[in-house]
Amino acid sequence: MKTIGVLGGIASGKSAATHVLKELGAEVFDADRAGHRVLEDPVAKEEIRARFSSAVFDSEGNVSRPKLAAIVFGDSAEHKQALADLEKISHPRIGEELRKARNQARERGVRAFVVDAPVMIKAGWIESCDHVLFIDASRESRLKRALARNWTENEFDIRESAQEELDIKRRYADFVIPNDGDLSQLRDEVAAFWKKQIATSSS
Ligand SMILES: CC(C)(COP(=O)(O)OP(=O)(O)OC[C@H]1O[C@@H](n2cnc3c(N)ncnc32)[C@H](O)[C@@H]1O)[C@@H](O)C(=O)NCCC(=O)NCCS
Ligand SMILES: Nc1ncnc2c1ncn2[C@@H]1O[C@H](COP(=O)(O)OP(=O)(O)OP(=O)(O)O)[C@@H](O)[C@H]1O
Repeated sequence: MKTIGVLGGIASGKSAATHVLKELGAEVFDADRAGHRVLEDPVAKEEIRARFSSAVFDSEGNVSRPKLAAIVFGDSAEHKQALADLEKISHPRIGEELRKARNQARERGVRAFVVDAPVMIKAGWIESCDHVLFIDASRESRLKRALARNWTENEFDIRESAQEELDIKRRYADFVIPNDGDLSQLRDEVAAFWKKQIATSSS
């Protein structure tokens, strides 16, 4: 089984490329979703309350993702420290889920396992990838797609600055998948990668 990491800037088309890999037969681990599940774990919730206070909880006792996002995403030293502290709570748990999902996929004879995790470099999960795809879209295309998802330009810039520089992500990649065209072009690019590296691989 090959493990494939998918990297790229905000709204570059990582999820869209991952969707194509899934159609081709890959199993996908969505780290954002795993991160959301962590926020429902009772022990993690208590650690979050101890660090961030009850102010990041809603009236039903659930972690409010928008409230937490406002505290951890930003340029100031306080924001950066808050994000690092949240990651100390979340990343080991997400990493554990990732390992379990990958082992189960291997046991089931899955051909390719995709790690969809924008933060996989700083979390260290990239080390387990056999291939890393970089989804390459211009800032203009990415901002347009983010605005269409009702983000503001400011939100886009703040989230982007919380991640590794695009050049760093690109350096980890062994395949660059252009995505300034339409979705059918993206599908062709991903299918070409699959044909070359996955479909013919014996392991
Ligand atoms: C701060 C939280 C509550 C905000 O939740 P929200 O629903 O608004 O955003 P969501 O989780 O869907 O993330 C959206 C995007 O934000 C970016 N992002 C999320 N976490 C991080 C992070 N730790 N570092 C940099 N960017 C991040 C990613 O591009 C991600 O795709 C949530 O992102 C979180 O708990 N993050 C910490 C855990 C984590 O690192 N998750 C990402 C795993 S890849
Ligand atoms: N080539 C394309 N043509 C048109 N729309 C696209 C294309 N690629 C992606 N999109 C759209 O742009 C939006 C962002 O794409 P996607 O969610 O795949 O990006 P992402 O990199 O996973 O985003 P994030 O960084 O927020 O996780 C989605 O609505 C998606 O359908």
